[in-house]
Amino acid sequence: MSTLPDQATIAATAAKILLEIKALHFNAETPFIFTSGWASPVYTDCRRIVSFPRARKALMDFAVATIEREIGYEAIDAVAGGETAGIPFAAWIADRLELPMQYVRKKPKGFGRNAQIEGLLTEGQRVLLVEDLATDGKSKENFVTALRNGGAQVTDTFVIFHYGIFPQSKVNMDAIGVRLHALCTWWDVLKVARDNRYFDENTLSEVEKFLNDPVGWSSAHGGKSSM
Ligand SMILES: O=P(O)(O)OC[C@H]1O[C@H](OP(=O)(O)OP(=O)(O)O)[C@H](O)[C@@H]1O
Ligand SMILES: O=C(O)c1cc(=O)[nH]c(=O)[nH]1
Repeated sequence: MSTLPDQATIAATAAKILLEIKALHFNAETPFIFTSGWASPVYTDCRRIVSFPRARKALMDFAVATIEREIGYEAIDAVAGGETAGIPFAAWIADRLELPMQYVRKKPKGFGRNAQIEGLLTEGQRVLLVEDLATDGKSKENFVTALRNGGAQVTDTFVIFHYGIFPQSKVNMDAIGVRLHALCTWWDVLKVARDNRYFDENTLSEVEKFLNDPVGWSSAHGGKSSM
């Protein structure tokens, strides 16, 4: 019998932890603008996790359980972190899985070795890309391409948080032939926040409007309006 916590428990607990450490921000008045151009009333700051050792330990234990369940025990040879926010999580996961680690720059350094991948990457290595989060997943393409150009086989990427609302994220992942694995989504957060009355109902309803129609909400609030 498996000793791994089931995925529903992981999702609810991870959402609760992220709320508790205030990694989840809500602001419908002044929307956040994402790297990809979407406007949003919510923002997830996974970078805060590094400063909370107990939260960090629980989330990294969940990460390993998810990776072992969804990808396998002997299916990965190395773990690569995406610059910037992915790097600390890749380090902790590589340590737990007793695997080598690399990190991938957003672009080549520009001088010296001009490296985009730091650390040792060997030809044919099966590399898991680790990142903090995915919105529509578009920025994963750059990291995956760099790893593949360096000789890696990349079939999976793990993130702590997946927005879980942009239909394009599946399309983007399929286009680069990568499966996305995550601990929780905004839907898990909404449920936990409502059940535990973390925020007033007005805030939660506005968030729900965005979750149900992120493209329409973005377009009406000064962000990108199409994929
Ligand atoms: O759904 P996606 O298109 O993959 O986008 C999400 C990525 O964008 C942000 O990184 P960003 O490059 O802004 O910052 P960082 O240097 O802090 O990682 C965020 O931290 C995610 O890693
Ligand atoms: O896409 C982004 O830029 C982004 C969204 C988000 O919720 N959190 C973050 O750190 N970046």
